[in-house]
Amino acid sequence: SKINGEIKSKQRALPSPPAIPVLGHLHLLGKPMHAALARLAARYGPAFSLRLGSRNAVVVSSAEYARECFTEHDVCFANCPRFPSLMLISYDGTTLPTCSYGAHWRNLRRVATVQLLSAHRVGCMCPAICAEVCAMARRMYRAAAAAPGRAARVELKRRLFEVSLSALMETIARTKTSRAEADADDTDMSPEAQELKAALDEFIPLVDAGNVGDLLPVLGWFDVFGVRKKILDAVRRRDAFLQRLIDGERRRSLVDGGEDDKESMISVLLSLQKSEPEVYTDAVIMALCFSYLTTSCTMFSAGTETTATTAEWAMSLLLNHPDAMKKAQAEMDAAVGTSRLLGADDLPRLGYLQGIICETLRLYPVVPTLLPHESAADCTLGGHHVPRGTMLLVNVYAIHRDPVAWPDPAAFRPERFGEDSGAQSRLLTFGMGRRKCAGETLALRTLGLVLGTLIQCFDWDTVDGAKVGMAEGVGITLPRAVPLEAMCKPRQTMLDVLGNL
Ligand code: HEM
Repeated sequence: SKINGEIKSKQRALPSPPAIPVLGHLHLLGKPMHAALARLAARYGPAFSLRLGSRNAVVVSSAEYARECFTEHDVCFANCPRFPSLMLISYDGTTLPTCSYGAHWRNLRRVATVQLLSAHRVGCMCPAICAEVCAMARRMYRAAAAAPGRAARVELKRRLFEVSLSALMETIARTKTSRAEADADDTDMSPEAQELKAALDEFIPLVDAGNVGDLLPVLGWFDVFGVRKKILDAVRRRDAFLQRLIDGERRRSLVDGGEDDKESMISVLLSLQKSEPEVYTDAVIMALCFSYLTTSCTMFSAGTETTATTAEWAMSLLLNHPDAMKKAQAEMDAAVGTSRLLGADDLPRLGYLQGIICETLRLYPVVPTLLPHESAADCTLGGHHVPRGTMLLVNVYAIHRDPVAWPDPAAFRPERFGEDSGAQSRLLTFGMGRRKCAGETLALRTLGLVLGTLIQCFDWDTVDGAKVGMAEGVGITLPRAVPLEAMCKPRQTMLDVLGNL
């Protein structure tokens, strides 16, 4: 019966391309990976298997299979592969996005969803986010006022990255008070955000180099590139930085006692530490903070922040669709008016803006194949056998461009997400199931405030009057090939508000 069982499992194995020795199918993974996987799916179907060096993987490219993975088999696929290089930077795989499914993950996830990123907490963070966005608008207005023709050439990519990073930094630790009063016009980053960026930037090339060793462990034995030592050095610097933030918040809470609504993530965790010191050690606090910083700033390899990259794609789409921009401005004028800046409370009334954000998340899901999951036990997928320890890659990019589910899939149509369309629930940009993104509410709120403010306050044009190129670059977080630059001119109707910022 054992032989019968083996024959049965072989018969029902998923389709797979021909493999070569040692590399398996690694040589088929061209860049960008989602495009290479989509080409393979066209040939081998919506669920096929690969051998990536020493690991088995299954690649899912249809909404039906994705749903099966994250509903029926959600527990089975709730693990993450323990890549050696990732273990070095993620406190041995104990951060929220990298830890194995189990009691530790459940505890971190509960703290994250209940204490740190709940709708109430995100509401409390809004004033800090708004302050950063407002400062960005003020700087752009000043730059335009000083420019010939009253229109400034803006490096949108850098600005969006800096404002998202500074906003995130404010939500993790209140660094605002340490900012110089007269902040410079040429950067949107606080000194702490700059320090953080420098620490995070160090990881990107290192982890990229580590990836090769992860899939081909034979390289790891020799550590040919000396990557391990470099990663450990960068880890030490990062931890010293996070420890300084924690100590700063600890001192601050002793002085002002901490007002609930203004608490940063670190101070929330410090008050939990008071009641349960053995659970909420400084190490756990660091791991939680680093979870947010890495998941939202550097998705393992590409150096761009998820929220900022989404905003950059959204602005690129709007520059190429001036009618959509006009419609969004008209909605803004009707719902918010021209005597004040947009606030978080206005967002629910801005349906078209939400449509623009959703359509951007559909066309450019910045984590195009989600984070890799791993099966904890044997299971089946569409009746096919999937062995324990198989890595799962879900090609969200391909699923979002399936012409059956999304007619004319390459077209930018925010109207798809009209009220009662239910289309938003079909998006997989943030994943699905128990390991879905924990920061979705915060990300959507930040995107709404950043994009909404850019739309409300400025008229936008491309630099040379030509259309914006939409080519994708290489990297796990779906960057643009060419960083976005644009011309911004304060809207006539908003001059009073902007002048008083
Ligand atoms: C547009 C912005 C963002 C996108 C598209 C995004 C997307 C994702 C995706 C695809 C995953 C993995 C889901 C899976 O593999 O099943 C993830 C995980 C995660 N994200 Fe986000 N994310 C964004 C912003 C954020 C922000 C701002 C935060 C927090 C401040 C955050 C915190 C997390 C955490 C903690 C996890 C791990 C959850 C777990 O493993 O239990 N994300 N995100």
